[in-house]
Amino acid sequence: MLLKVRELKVGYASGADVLRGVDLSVGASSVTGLIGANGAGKSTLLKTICGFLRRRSGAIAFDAADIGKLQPSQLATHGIAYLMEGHSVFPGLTVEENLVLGTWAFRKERARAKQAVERAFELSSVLRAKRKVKAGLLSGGQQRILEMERLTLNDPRLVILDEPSLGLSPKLVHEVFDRIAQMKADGAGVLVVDQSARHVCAASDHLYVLRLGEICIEGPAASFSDRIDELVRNFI
Ligand SMILES: Nc1ncnc2c1ncn2[C@@H]1O[C@H](COP(=O)(O)OP(=O)(O)OP(=O)(O)O)[C@@H](O)[C@H]1O
Repeated sequence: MLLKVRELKVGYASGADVLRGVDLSVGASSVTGLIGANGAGKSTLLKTICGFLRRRSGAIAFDAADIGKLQPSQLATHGIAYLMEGHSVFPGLTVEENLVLGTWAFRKERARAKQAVERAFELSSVLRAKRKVKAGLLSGGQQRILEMERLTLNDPRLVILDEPSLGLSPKLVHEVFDRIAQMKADGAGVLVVDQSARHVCAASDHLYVLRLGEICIEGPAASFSDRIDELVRNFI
């Protein structure tokens, strides 16, 4: 397994755990979906894996090495990409310039950097059409696509996505999930949290449902596909 979370407990206020012993794994070349009601603790889990919050107890291993003390600034060197909730494009820079910034870690390998940016334009017709446009002028959904492309320019091994399709038009939602499928085809392990349980289930190999800080259901996503409405009704 690429990522293994075991018995993870995390909280904000003293004495109250938001995550109450979470177990979750993500394999390479696969998509793992995490769904749950508002406030279940999904973002808290992702922030803890990525070093923005510290665990109270439990283990987080990436490639069998403990990453419980990881700093967010070390994510890229570990090959972990994290798409947070909200927006992080540089609005005054063009789409192309935003992508070039995503190649910063390997900017001295000029051919590789150029190739990575061109591949992003090949993968996204939306970005291709807006190449010279300032990112701040893109729609919220287009900015999300730009963030996802920028995030994956240096071929991360683990991609962690928090609500990638939030507020997107149906066409862009499809583009986001197609891009997730491409990340898997490229060999990455993907952990995706999204409000759209149906899309997450369809895109995932394995599905987890988080409820009140605990995993209440998990299994192969295919085993949930014909009862996703029931799952949403009962647990989300
Ligand atoms: N910075 C914070 N300080 C205190 N409590 C917080 C903080 N961030 C989140 N919480 C609380 O932790 C719990 C889990 O929040 P979290 O954002 O992880 O849930 P979520 O499942 O991602 O929900 P949503 O789908 O609404 O984003 C909630 O009760 C929330 O109020």
